Amino acid sequence: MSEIVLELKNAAIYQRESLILSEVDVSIYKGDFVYLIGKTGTGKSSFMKTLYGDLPLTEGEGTIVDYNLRTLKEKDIPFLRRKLGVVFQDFKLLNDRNVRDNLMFVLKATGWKEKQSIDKRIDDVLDKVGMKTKGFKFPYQLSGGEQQRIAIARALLNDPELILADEPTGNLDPQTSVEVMEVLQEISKNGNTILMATHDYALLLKYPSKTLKCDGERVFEVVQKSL
Ligand SMILES: Nc1ncnc2c1ncn2[C@@H]1O[C@H](COP(=O)(O)OP(=O)(O)OP(=O)(O)O)[C@@H](O)[C@H]1O
Repeated sequence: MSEIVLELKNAAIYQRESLILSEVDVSIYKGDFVYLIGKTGTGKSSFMKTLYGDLPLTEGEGTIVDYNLRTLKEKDIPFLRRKLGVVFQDFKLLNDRNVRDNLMFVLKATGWKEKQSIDKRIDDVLDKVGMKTKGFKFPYQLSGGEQQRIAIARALLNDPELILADEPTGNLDPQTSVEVMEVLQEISKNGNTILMATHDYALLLKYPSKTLKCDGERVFEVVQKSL
């Protein structure tokens, strides 16, 4: 049996006192590529935020990469996030520094010290996303798709046990979305575990995989034909 990286049992997801999702039972195993779909406002982002510690889990059980979400303390969150790679719709790159410095900033903040290992790690992740020659560029000199590749490279820096991608193609045109998706597929083939929230049904059809749907305050697995 494959190793479990995320497990929620009878969990409820809240935004302050508003119940967003209840009776959530989800298991994700090492190497899985899982979609999280659902109409706007059904709770995909709230679900993701609970997983990376931005919203507290106050009901039910939840473990993610060996952290218990019910007992997660403020001081644990940076350590949890080191084991996760989080990718957002709006990239969240630092505009005042080039690509390499964006990546170096994260490595230094997570304890990397030796220049040679830092340079090698940056080369490796840029290579994985097909951006090896763009390290000197500033984020605003890159297209949306290129910025998202850099954001994916940044998520890979600390070899995460799980990548959480919240609408990673939400700001991209269809062709660029496919290109970014190819990068995620490649990373998945190399053994990374990915949970991706999206409402881009064209991508689901092109790259079918296990799919969870948020609807009517519940999360359930759906098969492709009933999407
Ligand atoms: N900070 C907040 N405070 C209170 N309620 C919120 C907050 N953020 C979102 N909500 C509510 O939680 C519900 C779920 O929102 P959420 O952003 O998780 O949905 P979503 O499925 O990710 O939507 P989208 O596809 O538009 O991003 C919505 O009803 C929203 O109004």
